[in-house]
Amino acid sequence: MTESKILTREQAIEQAKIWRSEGQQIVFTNGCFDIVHLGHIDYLEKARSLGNKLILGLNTDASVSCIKGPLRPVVNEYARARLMAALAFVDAVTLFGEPTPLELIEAVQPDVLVKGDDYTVATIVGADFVLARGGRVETVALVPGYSTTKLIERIKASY
Ligand SMILES: Nc1ncnc2c1ncn2[C@@H]1O[C@H](COP(=O)(O)OP(=O)(O)OP(=O)(O)O)[C@@H](O)[C@H]1O
Ligand SMILES: O=P(O)(O)O[C@@H]1O[C@H]([C@H](O)CO)[C@@H](O)[C@H](O)[C@@H]1O
Repeated sequence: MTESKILTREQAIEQAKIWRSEGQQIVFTNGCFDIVHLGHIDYLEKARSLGNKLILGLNTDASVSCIKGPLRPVVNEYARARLMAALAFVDAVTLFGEPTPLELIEAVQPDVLVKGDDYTVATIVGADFVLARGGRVETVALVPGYSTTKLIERIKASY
């Protein structure tokens, strides 16, 4: 069951240690992934191709509400986690409730940190930590026209 990819923070830290001991390049990315769309899929698949294992930090519902507003998320954290874990190119999912993934990134110690290029290296939380350890920080080009906000707006306009 892909549900077994959903790890507690302690489990994610332990799994990262195991993968590191095996010489696996660990890629980390994070996000809300509220209503999943083509941009998410494209970017996550490309993120995974930058290393050997992809660990995804997923914002909790409370964290999403802080970032995206009180009407979000539309999809709860368990459902979002299951959807992300079902993706073949996602190797582990772990929830984080902090406003940013910094503590999680410092705990997991990825070799590669990735976000879509709606961010720059300067705005990616954890970039300094990963670079200081000799790791890489990469951005993936957005698929034009896709965002959860746009999807919500289109659905609202249809009813
Ligand atoms: N169109 C896209 N193409 C590629 N990556 C994307 C795209 N939109 C978002 N991402 C990336 O997906 C990750 C999760 O972003 P997020 O969940 O905020 O998606 P979103 O569609 O931007 O949501 P919202 O519209 O609610 O802000 C981020 O790393 C972001 O860079
Ligand atoms: O889905 P989003 O809004 O792209 O995810 C956010 O990314 C922020 C980013 O990592 C800042 O560099 C992060 O701080 C926030 O918690 C969301 O995960």
